[in-house]
Amino acid sequence: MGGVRHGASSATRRPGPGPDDGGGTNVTLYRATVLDTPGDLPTADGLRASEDCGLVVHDGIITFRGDFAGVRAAFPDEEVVDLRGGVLLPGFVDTHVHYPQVRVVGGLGMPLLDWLRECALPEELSLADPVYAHGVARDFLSGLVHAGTTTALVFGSHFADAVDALFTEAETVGLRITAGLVVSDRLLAPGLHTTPAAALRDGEELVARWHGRGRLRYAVSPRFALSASEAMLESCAALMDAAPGLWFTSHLNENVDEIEHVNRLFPGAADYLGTYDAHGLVNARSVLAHNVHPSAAELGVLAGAGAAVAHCPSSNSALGSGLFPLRDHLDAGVRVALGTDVGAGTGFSLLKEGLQAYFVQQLLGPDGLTLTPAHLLHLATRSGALALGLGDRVGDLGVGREFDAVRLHPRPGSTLDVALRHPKDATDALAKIFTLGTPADIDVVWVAGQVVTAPAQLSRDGSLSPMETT
Ligand SMILES: O=c1[nH]c(=O)c2nc[nH]c2[nH]1
Ligand SMILES: [Zn+2]
Repeated sequence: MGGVRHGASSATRRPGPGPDDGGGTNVTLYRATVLDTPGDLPTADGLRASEDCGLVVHDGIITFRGDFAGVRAAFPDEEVVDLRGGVLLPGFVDTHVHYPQVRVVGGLGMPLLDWLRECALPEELSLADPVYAHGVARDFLSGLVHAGTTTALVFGSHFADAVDALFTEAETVGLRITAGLVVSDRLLAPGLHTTPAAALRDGEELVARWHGRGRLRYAVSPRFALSASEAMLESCAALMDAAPGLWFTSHLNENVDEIEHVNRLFPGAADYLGTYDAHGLVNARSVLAHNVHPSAAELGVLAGAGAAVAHCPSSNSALGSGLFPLRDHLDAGVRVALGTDVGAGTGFSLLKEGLQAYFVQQLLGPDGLTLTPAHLLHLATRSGALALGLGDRVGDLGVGREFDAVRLHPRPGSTLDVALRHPKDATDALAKIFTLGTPADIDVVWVAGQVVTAPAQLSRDGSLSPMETT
């Protein structure tokens, strides 16, 4: 990365522990090439690049950041973890991903409603078996960890025991997970339906068990207006009052047939967003997935409410849902972040989503917003952190943030390795990372300063597979 520009040139003392602190605390000095995008909005030139950066991490929090030589001089005795030879990025944030669909990635060739019927829903029924659900939860978390995703807003399962399985496994792995019971009372497979009363009761129990426990939070999650009656949406509104700080997530304006169907089912609603808004479900803790076909009025309501949209470009492309009008969202003041939407999406990589977001904007021609590498990194990290209300904790690698990070270290001789040895500058290096990077290039993932590892696989009966126990 010889061409990467330097960022801050000297260590700056900030509140918090200093170099002469006594024992009993955990201080590590990381030496790395660091790329991040600390601004509040995705912008063309928002990249902060520090080629030889020193980051002091004290009990999981970044307390100093600066040129390595300066930081080393201030911290002569701390252990140095030398990460040179790779690139350090903030941990990725996935704002829309379905846990029960990890095993059905790759169902190509169908539009949304066919894909749900043929691919997603049959598999989601299998999670009625808690043993099966634990296996799926481990596969799912493994997918996130391998892709470098440290924070995710997860669409859960229709079965409360399966949501318990997800939270239980997520707590063990240590990722930042917001998730909930998915509820529906019509038009899916009957085995996935519940009643508004049962949805409220099960939701309240899950909230009591998991919301605010460590890095876990609860999201009220009606699947989409198509499969939720007014009474079900009202029960979701009631559940929002079960505890402070609950999140809301659902789908919105993904597919033109779906939208027509929703309009017929809710003749009194102004539009698709109005089906949720009428129940008070659209606010600054709401994340709506897709919104490929919004009206100007809907964008205005989303912006006014401070709600965020999870843009899932691989899913939109795979299902042929349409080309996401990013410029319209940003011009209206709507917050946008990225989601992989596994399993309609094509995998867990936020690098791939960034590249696909770029492609989609290019395909929009004059209506598209040409995305720079800085845009892509922001959308994959800081935008997501802000959308999930975690912007004061994660999303960049500045002083005061928790050390959620990924190290990219491509295999020697791979095209990305070659590319990163010959970048023009940091922006060029980042472009190459989004163009060529895959989960195979991510070799270490940290959350709050701790290395996280993928869970071992479970066999069908819930025991650890022999390979993993040896
Ligand atoms: O992409 C999608 N995946 C889903 O599972 C889903 N459910 C409702 N709407 C959906 N869209
Ligand atoms: Zn989805």
